[in-house]
Amino acid sequence: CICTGLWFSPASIKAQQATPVAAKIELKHGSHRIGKRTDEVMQKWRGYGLGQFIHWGLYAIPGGEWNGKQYNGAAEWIRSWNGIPKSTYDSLIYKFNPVNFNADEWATTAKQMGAKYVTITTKHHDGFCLWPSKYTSYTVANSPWKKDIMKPLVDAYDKAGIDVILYFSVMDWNHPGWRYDIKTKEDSVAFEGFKQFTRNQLIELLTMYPTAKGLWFDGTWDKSWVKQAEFADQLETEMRKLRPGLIIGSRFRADEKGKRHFDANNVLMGDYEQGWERKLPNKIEDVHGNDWDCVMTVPENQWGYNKAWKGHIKTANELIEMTAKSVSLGGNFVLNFGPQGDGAIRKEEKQLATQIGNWMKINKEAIYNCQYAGLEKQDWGYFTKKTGGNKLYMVVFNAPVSGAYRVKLPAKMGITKAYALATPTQSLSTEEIHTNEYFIHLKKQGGDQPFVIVLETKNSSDNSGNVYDKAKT
Ligand SMILES: C[C@@H]1O/C(=N\OC(=O)Nc2ccccc2)[C@@H](O)[C@H](O)[C@@H]1O
Repeated sequence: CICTGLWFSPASIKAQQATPVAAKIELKHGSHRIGKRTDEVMQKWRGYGLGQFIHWGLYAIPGGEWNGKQYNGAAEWIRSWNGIPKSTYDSLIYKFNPVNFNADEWATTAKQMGAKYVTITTKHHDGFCLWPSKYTSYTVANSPWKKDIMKPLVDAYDKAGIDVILYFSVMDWNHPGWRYDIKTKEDSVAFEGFKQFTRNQLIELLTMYPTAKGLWFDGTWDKSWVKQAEFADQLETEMRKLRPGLIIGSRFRADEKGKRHFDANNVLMGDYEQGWERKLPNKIEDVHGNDWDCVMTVPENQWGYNKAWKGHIKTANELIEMTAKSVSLGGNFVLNFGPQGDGAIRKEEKQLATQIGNWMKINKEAIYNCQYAGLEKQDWGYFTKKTGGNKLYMVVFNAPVSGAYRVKLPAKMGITKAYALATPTQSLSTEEIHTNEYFIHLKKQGGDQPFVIVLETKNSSDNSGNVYDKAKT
């Protein structure tokens, strides 16, 4: 502190005080839990590693194009384009007849890829419902298809052992009561009706598809919904009571200060962070100790089917790296599929599912039920760690020309065995180059695929084996 004569200056008095922690703001509708959920349902979610997202609806019929003209935005947003009159788009319901739709084929594609969960659009922003909701006529029931789409999908994925999460867009361009903001008495009356409609549809979904493990909310960023902190909080409570264990992410509701994803005390809303949309965290600090998943498109930004399949299309290796990176930072990776208007999955997506699946068949041990290893990131790739076990996995994307893979372990942790996951009987030589720092030696592998090295570790109580004294700098 700065002393001026015998007296302390006010500045120095302030400087002496520890930096005050921001006083906790009293919130009625903020987060209701600090820290990760520890129940079984969430522990299973945490171990999924890889998931599938399905965006399917009326937007798949135009597929990003209208009257031969390309829409530049995301295909599932084509209704917002001036190139199509809204009423013309809305009448696509009379063209919804997906004769090649086969729920078992979709579930088989996901299974072959190695997905452990799937998030399926029940209703996107256009308001078209893939289930026969009794709260609106804008559903499959009033299309040429007539039948429920959600039931066969939920049953097929359940049968395949893939857990189902239901995507639901609060924003609903088809409902007369939807508002972007509430400015007038009329807005307020209309939106009250819309809120009840939304609550009714959500209770209906949870009742009709009771095996669904969670809800993936979207379309919740507009002021109209952000102002509904109390209603949304009560609705979340009602849904969790109806379906104990239900998983709801940070995108559903805002607190009474209008804060989304993290409340005014910077505490995560919901059960996991849902902000990683088409982007990945780079370091563990970015995820703030929370559960999270990353949802990713194959093209730059197309969730619904787009005929053009334009721009950079991610390769299987890129997507495998995003999966490994997600798991290495304690999250899951969810890859999007946009089935065609006729219900078939496009061949490019099927190819990717096969390529990723072939890699997962050999390397899934490094992805499923794994977590952040707590080790310093190395240039060759990503560490994952088996939850509740003593195995470390090195998922290699950049093999060093030296064939020497650097590994730094915490004190007292030793390596009892090292081997390439694909050839478990061939032990790799491990050289301790400094205290707790090793080279794992593996001569150059052929092929253009990422591969995994396994390190079996044990914690030694004594440190007697060290041959190096700490530098006395
Ligand atoms: C998964 C994607 O989710 C969306 N939007 O996600 C957002 O997070 N949108 C956003 C993000 C930041 C600010 C405002 C909106 C949708 O609009 C899109 O069609 C797709 O379903």
